[in-house]
Amino acid sequence: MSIHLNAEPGQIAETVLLPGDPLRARHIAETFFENPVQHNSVRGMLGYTGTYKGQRVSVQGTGMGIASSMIYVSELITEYGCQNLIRVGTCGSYQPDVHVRDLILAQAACTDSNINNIRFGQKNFAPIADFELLLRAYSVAQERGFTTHVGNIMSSDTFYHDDFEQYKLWAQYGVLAVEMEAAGLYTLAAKHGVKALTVLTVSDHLVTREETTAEERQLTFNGMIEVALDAALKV
Ligand SMILES: O=P(O)(O)O[C@H]1O[C@H](CO)[C@@H](O)[C@H]1O
Ligand SMILES: O=c1cc[nH]c(=O)[nH]1
Repeated sequence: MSIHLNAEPGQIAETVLLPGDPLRARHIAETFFENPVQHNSVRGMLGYTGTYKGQRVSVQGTGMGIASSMIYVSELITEYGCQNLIRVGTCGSYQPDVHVRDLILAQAACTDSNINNIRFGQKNFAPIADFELLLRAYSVAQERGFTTHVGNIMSSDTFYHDDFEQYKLWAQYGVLAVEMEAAGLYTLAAKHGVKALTVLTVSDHLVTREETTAEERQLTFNGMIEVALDAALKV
């Protein structure tokens, strides 16, 4: 048991999928895992462990934002020995040619969060994905024919910005989309020497203002789950 997870020691697998939404965690376990067992109930942040194609795997909701997700990621690594952490989340596209329902593999994550200023002072740390996981995920996505973009994303502390147009600066520098957790995940993975990747589905579009429903975000973005699980199978 850790402060925010009531799983027993050894109950969580080395490979963990990390959706922000705990109900997406339940959906993943019920849809993709063989014999899923719920390992966490603390704060309703659902987590499950089962097998996928015979290999032990877990899924753990993290909540929204770097602050919440880093609590779960820290405890998964330091208290449960997790080694492969794959975020499966939604994002808002910054680019006209990155469409709603496309997949993004986050090679790196910019952030407007202060987390790394606290760690590194005025020097900038570049949070990046594990190359092997990234390569495997890309190859699975290509095999399945998913429209997939690989590149830089923004992990923002803010969902509702006062200045909606602020995204355009990042878009100009090639940043593909915005979400709220990857930079924290990649930083902690680097600190602890474990593997991390973020696989995203575009749920809405800042340029076209197209959106998907909450139900679709919770239940139907299965392509990214397949990519994450099959990429992890091979590590
Ligand atoms: O769909 P999830 O994984 O929650 O990810 C995205 O959705 C939430 C905002 O609606 C943030 O957590 C953001 O990162
Ligand atoms: O953080 C997020 C997630 C989805 N869409 C957004 O615009 N931002």
